Amino acid sequence: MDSITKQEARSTNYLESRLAPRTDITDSDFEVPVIDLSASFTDSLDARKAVASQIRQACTTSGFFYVSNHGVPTPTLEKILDQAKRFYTELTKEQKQDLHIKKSKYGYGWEPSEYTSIAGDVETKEGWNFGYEAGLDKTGGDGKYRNLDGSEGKANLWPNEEDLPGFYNGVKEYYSAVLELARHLFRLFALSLDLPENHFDHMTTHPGGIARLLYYPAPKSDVTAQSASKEEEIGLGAHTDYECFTLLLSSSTPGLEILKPSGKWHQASYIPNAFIVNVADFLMRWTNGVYKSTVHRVVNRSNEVRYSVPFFFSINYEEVVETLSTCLKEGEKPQYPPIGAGEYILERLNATTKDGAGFFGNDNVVVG
Ligand SMILES: O=C(O)CCC(=O)C(=O)O
Ligand SMILES: [Fe+2]
Repeated sequence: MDSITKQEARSTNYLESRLAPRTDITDSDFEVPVIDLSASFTDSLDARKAVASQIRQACTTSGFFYVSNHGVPTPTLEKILDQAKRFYTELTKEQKQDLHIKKSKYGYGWEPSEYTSIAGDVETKEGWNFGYEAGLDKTGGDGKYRNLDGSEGKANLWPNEEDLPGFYNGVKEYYSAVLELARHLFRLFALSLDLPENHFDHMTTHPGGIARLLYYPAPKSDVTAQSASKEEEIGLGAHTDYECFTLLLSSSTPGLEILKPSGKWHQASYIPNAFIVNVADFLMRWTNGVYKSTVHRVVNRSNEVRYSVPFFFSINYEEVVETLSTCLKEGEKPQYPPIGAGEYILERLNATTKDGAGFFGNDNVVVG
């Protein structure tokens, strides 16, 4: 398993292969639909299955869709974007330094701009990353959560309450709501994969769920609407996500770009109060490639600052999964060996650091 993920994460060839034009579909089949989740909250299994089939359609083509009427209250969305803004405008450089990502083994904490690069592009974004804590989970968890490497103990680097009063509670309100939505969506994913609705439930009792508050400054130079070359300012370089799926909230400044089958970029529009959901690599592997984890990046082409809050939903980190049988045609063999959830994600995270050494103690992790 190890060698596969290392190769996958670090080799330029791998990223290039993911950037290569796709031949299975054309740009005209590439849609990022808006899926209304209202019916999925009803008692009708048929209605839930109808929503699930829209999810399947999106996941087997672009791998991206929006969700509306998802149940997370609008004020909760507004408040987390406000907390993101506070983090970047109210904390001093020294206060952020205390939360520096190099103090974490898991890539948690504050990531200064131009600290990481994914595809050789130095990124303008700043981030603050954190992971699951039972206290952020409405269910209270089941007491079995372990860090990405299986260790016990608090891993998040929170700002001091007196430096940013109310921040923890604001983040908690959002995280607990989005985690609940992710569990709900995963039940729909189960249906969409011809599995019983509760198929994944026992794997999400203390799930991995990394989230980030991201800040993208307005560009210094003129970034045209056409394309971003190396000289232009890349907010976040081309990449795929690592977990099962991502729930992305952003401020009204657009910036997300999704790779179309032709190799051109689709500029995702901003839809108020909707989340963008995308399939990530772990689920792609679990489904034997049936669900697509599509390359994306962020370029802020506006004159405004952009904030976003991705939430990367995984399963209980100790789970080791094999290809879902419903994703294999008769006689077809799995493309991927069994895979451990936490192990895989840690490997992918570390692979974004110099020589794969990890964030801990690393002053500069830019991968050349
Ligand atoms: O900020 C965004 O819109 C996307 C963020 C993203 O793709 C990521 O953090 O993986
Ligand atoms: Fe992403």
